[in-house]
Formats: sequence, C-alpha cells, structure tokens
Amino acid sequence: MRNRGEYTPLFETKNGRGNFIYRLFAISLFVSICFIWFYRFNHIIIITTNYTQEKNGGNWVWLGLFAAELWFGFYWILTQALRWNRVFRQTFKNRLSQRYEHMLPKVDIFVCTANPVIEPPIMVINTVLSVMSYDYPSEKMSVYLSDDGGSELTFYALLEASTFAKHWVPFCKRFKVEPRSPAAYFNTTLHSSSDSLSDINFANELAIVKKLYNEMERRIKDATELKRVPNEARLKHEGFSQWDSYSSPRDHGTILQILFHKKDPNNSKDVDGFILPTLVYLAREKRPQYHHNFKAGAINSLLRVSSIISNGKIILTVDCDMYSNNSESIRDALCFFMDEEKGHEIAYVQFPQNFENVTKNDLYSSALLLVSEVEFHGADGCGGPLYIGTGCFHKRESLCGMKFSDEYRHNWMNEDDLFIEANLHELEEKSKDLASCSYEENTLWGKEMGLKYGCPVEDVISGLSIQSQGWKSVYYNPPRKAFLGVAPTSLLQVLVQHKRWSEGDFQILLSKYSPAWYGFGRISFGLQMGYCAYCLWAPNCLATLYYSIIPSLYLIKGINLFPKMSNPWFIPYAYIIIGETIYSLLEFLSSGGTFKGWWNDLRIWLYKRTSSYLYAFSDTILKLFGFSDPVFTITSKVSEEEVSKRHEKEIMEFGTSSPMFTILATLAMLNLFCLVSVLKDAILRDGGFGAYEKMGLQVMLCGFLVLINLPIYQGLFLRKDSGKLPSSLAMKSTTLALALFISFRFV
Ligand SMILES: O=c1ccn([C@@H]2O[C@H](COP(=O)(O)OP(=O)(O)O[C@H]3O[C@H](CO)[C@@H](O)[C@H](O)[C@H]3O)[C@@H](O)[C@H]2O)c(=O)[nH]1
Ligand SMILES: [Mn+2]
Repeated sequence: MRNRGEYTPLFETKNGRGNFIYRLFAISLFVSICFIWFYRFNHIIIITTNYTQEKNGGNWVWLGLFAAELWFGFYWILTQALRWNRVFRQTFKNRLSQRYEHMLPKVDIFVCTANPVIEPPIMVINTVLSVMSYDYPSEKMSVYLSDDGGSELTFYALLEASTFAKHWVPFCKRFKVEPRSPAAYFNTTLHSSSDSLSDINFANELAIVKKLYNEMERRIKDATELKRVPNEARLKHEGFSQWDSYSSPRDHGTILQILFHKKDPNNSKDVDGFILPTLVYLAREKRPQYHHNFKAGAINSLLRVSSIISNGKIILTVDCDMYSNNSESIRDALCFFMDEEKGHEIAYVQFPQNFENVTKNDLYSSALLLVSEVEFHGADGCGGPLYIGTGCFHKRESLCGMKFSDEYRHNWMNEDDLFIEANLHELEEKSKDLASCSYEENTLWGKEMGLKYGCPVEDVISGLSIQSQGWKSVYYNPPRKAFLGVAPTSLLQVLVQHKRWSEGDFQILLSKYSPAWYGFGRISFGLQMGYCAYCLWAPNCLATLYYSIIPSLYLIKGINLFPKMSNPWFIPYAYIIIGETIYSLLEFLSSGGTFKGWWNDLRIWLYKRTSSYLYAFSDTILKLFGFSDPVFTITSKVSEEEVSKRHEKEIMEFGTSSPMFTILATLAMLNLFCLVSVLKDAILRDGGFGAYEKMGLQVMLCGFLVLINLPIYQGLFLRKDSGKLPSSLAMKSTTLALALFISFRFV
C-alpha cells in the first residue's frame, strides 16, 4: 500500500471559466427583475386607487401579468443553481491501470429495448456489440439485453450478433478502432488502424468483418421486414422453443437465454480463442393482470437476474439506441468510483446524452445542448447531476437501495459467483424465477430497492432518491462523446417526449420524493433548486401562455400594459431583454451551437411550454384526482424516407393532426392577426405610429411571436408536401384565432 503522501487522485475537478463574470451578470439581472416586480406591483396600486382600471384594461390583466412576471423571475432564480457553480471533470486512466489493472471490478451492462418496430433489432444489436467491445477485460463484463417487446426477431438478431461478435470484438481490440458500433464504424469514411505497421493486415481483416457484417445485416433486416425468423435459424437454436407458449408481448412467460458464459467456454470464445463477455437475453414475464412498470420494471428484473449470473459491482444502463462511441468509458467511470479519497461517496457517474442524428442547426433542439454543456455541469457543482436513464454507471449497492454512511468503503475484490456448482441450464432456470411477475409482490422492489415505480421518468426520481440517501454523483462529459443515440425527428415526437418528461418531473415534485421537501436537508440547497427547475417545467405553461396571448390582444385594443420607452421603468425590461438575449446566444454558441440553432432552440422552448407542458400540467392535475394512468410513450427511432429527407433539410415536420398542433397554430394565427391589425392602423390612421412608442414592448413581443412562428405559417398555408399541417387543422385554428381576435377587437 502506498502511503498518503504519494496520493495522486484518479480524477480532478476544475471550476468553470467565467463563473465569476457570470455571477456578476446574474446579480445585475436579478436587480432588474426586482425593479419589474416593483413596477408592476406599484402600478396595480396606482390604477386601483385612482380608479383608472378601465382605461388600463382592468385589474385582473395587471394581476395576471404580475403573477406571470413573479413566476418568470422565481423560475429564473431556480435555474441559477444550474449555472452558478459549473464544474468540469477530468480522469487519469493511466493511473487507474497502473494501480488496479489486475483487480478491476466486474461490470454488468443493461441494454433496454421494448418494441421491434420502432426500435429496429439491427440498431439494438449494434448497441449491444458496441458495449461488448469496450476496452475492458472481457471476462469481467456481462451484457444483458432486456426485451420488453418479447420479440423473437430481437432474439434472432441477438443470436446473429453473438456469432458476429466472435469476429468483431477481437477486431476492435486488435486495431483499437472507434467507434465500436459496427454500423457507425462502417459509416465513418476514414478507417485507419492505430498502428500503421499492421496496415495491410488491417485492410484484410477490415474487408472480412465488413463482409460478415453486411451479410448479417441483410439477414436481420430481411427477417424484420418479413416479421419472421428464418426456419434454419429456428431449428438451429433451441432458445426459440421458449416462444411456443407465447401469446402476446403483454402475455408470456419469462424468456431467458444465456448466450455466452464462462460455464460454457467452448461456445463463448472469439475466433482467437479468448473468452467473450457474458451475453444474456431476457424478456421478463408479462401478464395482463400485473403492471409491468415500463423501463423501471425491466431494469429491476435485470438487477435480480444479473445478481446471480454475474453480480457485477458496477452497472451501466443504456437505451437500445445509445451505442458506445468511446471504448474507454468504463475506465473513465472507474476513475471516479475507485478514487481512494472520494470514490466511496459516489453512487453514479452520468455521461451526457448525445445524438447521432441531429442536424447542424438542430431544428427541434433535441440535442439538449444546454442541458449537457451547461446545466449538468452546474448540477455537478451542487452535489451531482440527475440520473437520466442512459449512459450512466451505477454502483450496484446504491442502485439497490443501500444508504450512504461515512464508514462505508467499497470492497473492490471480486467475489465468487453465487452458484458455482450449478450448470448453465440450472442457472438459467434459477434466473427465470427472478424475472417473474409475482416475484415482486410484497417486496420492496420499486419502492426502496431498484428503480422507483409509478413515474414516467423513473430515472430522475430514482437518482434523486439515491442522492437523498447521502450519495454523490458525478457528471462526466469527455471530449470524445461517450454515447450516441437517436433523437426524435418530428415535432410531434419532440412534444410527446417532453410531455412525458415534464409530466414525470412535475409528479416528482408532488410525490413523496419531492426535491422541495423530501430533499430538504438531504441534498444541498443548490441541488434542490436545480431539481425544482426541472420539476417545474410543466407549470411554466401558464405564465408563457398568458404572455403570448394577453399582451397581443390588448395591443389591438390600444391598451398599454408595459412602460413606455420614454419611461425610466422601461430600462429594466430593456436590460433583461437585451442582456438575456446576448447571454443566451453566447452560451449557446460557446456550447457548440449555431446562430440558427439558437433561434430554433428558442422556438422549441416556446412550443414546449405552450403545448407539451400544458398537457403535462393538466394530466398531472387530473392524475392527482385519480383520472388518468401513467403511460410511457416510446419514442420512435425510425422514420420514413421522406420524413428523414425533410429532417436533413431542416424542414419542420408536422404531418398529422394533433391537439398540440392546434394550440400552436391558433396562437400563431392570433398573433398574426394582432400584428397585422396594428400595422394596418399605424399606416391608415394619423399619428398611428405613435403606437410604437407608446406600446413598443407589446408590439415587439407580438412581432417576435410572429417571427418565430414562421414555420407554422408555412406549414399551414404555403407547403404542399406531406409534412405540412393538415388543412382541417388550418381551418380550425384560423377560425378559433379569428373568433378570439374579433371578439376582442370589436366587442
Ligand atoms: O416499457 C418500456 C418502455 C421503454 N423501455 C426502454 O426505455 C428506453 C427509453 O425509451 P425512449 O422511448 O427512447 O424514451 P426517451 O424519451 O428517449 O428516454 C429518455 O427518458 C426516459 C425516461 O422518460 C429514460 O428512461 C431514458 O433513459 C431516456 O433516454 C428505451 O430503450 C426503451 O426500449 C423499456 O425497456 N420498457
Ligand atoms: Mn430514446
């Protein structure tokens, strides 16, 4: 053992550059917010005491604006927790291997899939292959594929992948290729081996694996298209017999197959004779009378099953579309967990969610750029990031509900397996019991153990509960992205995904595990604020809707709701508008975004707030009264060719009728009518331009709303392709907006 004097850490933490300047800016912004609050409050008093409410549009309008501005200010304060103290981590992997190469812990990797149609098996197995070929000793890795779709096709694809892995894994390790998802690797144009001496050798082997991959891909894609597993394959593998008693994805017994395991060494070696990672297929039992609890249920089954098959101390959870793009991520994560000084406090290491398919200007803002590049670094500075379901390494102990205590030290020695004597078949049978529906009855699973049930964002609530047990977490955002996934490629998908997230987060706020009260004293105050900033996404809809409707309507009545430009109270408004615009633009650009991307982000910010969040908010309230059930709408990872083409060209995809679109289109039309009517007045009436001076802010707000809604007007009236807004929706929203406009203008 080394003595403490020589201690060199396995990771280091640096403060973000510019933290100090940012704080000054934030304070100045806060002062302006206070001025606005004061102005609004004061004005309400004045118009009430002078009996001039009529002229000013009535007290309630002002009260509404006051409430909206109080909310915006309050919400802004919450988000400061995610920016105040940003930290950045760096790992020292060479130190890790010097000290611990021979005692590296076992790692279990969970890949989740749920639907072979919107999560194509070929994509799923690419993720599986990418995690099987991590730069890590194979005998210490186990990969589990959880298939909530219980699909023969996915199983067939995994079988094919297991054969291909015998070539792929040694190929990756020998030539140190990146990335290690074969599809992604063959898609990159530049193929080179790290070592030029072996170039000829490399070219030969590349040609061989590429051919094998293409053949496999063909077979899997054919089977998927025909929705049928080829007969030869079925006859060759006994595993398929488990589907004999299968009736539907929602009604079948546990299907479990261990494809590679050291107990079956002859079948578990690669072409060079080295053992491959353990590989397991699991479709847990599903019965209509039992709630399956979506992904949380799947992960909990995996936790139990893996505990007797491999019992890795570290667990990585990934979604089936998130392939590993960096073969060193396990080692990165271990630098945190195994650090002698701080490692014992850390429960999980979260990597960012990055996406392979976002376009340059990220039309739907689905890259979550600010979350990954700014906010999570901020959360990390207050005690650790949220758990976001994928790309996250956990300690098994904390994930299974262990509380942190100061005396706790992890023992990294690998323990022997539980069932040494059992043969593979016995092991499979034992594991199957652990994945049955009734296993969890009268247990703490889903409550105190494993992921929590009953919330559409099982990940966030579970992470929060882990942190509340005293653990820390770490956010690691390496220069070479660790995981790449598939982001939604149509507006509706984005809005539906955000509905699930904002609804789930809002439910957390109202749940037993609320960061506001349960978190009190258990996590840092900053982190409580940070969590609340996410948990309060949904209620944001109210203030945003108010701000995008009322000022525009009062504009056409000629009633001024903001200070005139010549009024000193105009200054705080101007400061906030200009300051926030410049700041958010700089923040976006420095996170790697583009100018257009920033503008798109702003638009999606608005759309989410006026549609997804509104639905999430009302559904949560309904749920409080017991009127609706939690659902998990799985995001599709495939799109039709035409849709993908439009996605590449960054043309907004509507295509269908959805009540969410009706809301967006009605708001867009309403603001258009208001703006046109004001412009008309200004031109036709004498002194009409005075309106701009008197109501400058209102005109600007309305103008901004029209400008940002351009893609909606195009979708309503100008486009002919199948991605436009349906004409029935155009009729409906125009009529609605017109009715509202007329009733305000002329009544
Ligand atoms: O009943 C289910 C439903 C979903 N999944 C899997 O869960 C993952 C995430 O689902 P997806 O439709 O891709 O949702 P996203 O909105 O992209 O997921 C984000 O948000 C989820 C919580 O809402 C987290 O679980 C995810 O990790 C996170 O990436 C996928 O691998 C699914 O196969 C299951 O295993 N069982
Ligand atoms: Mn996803």
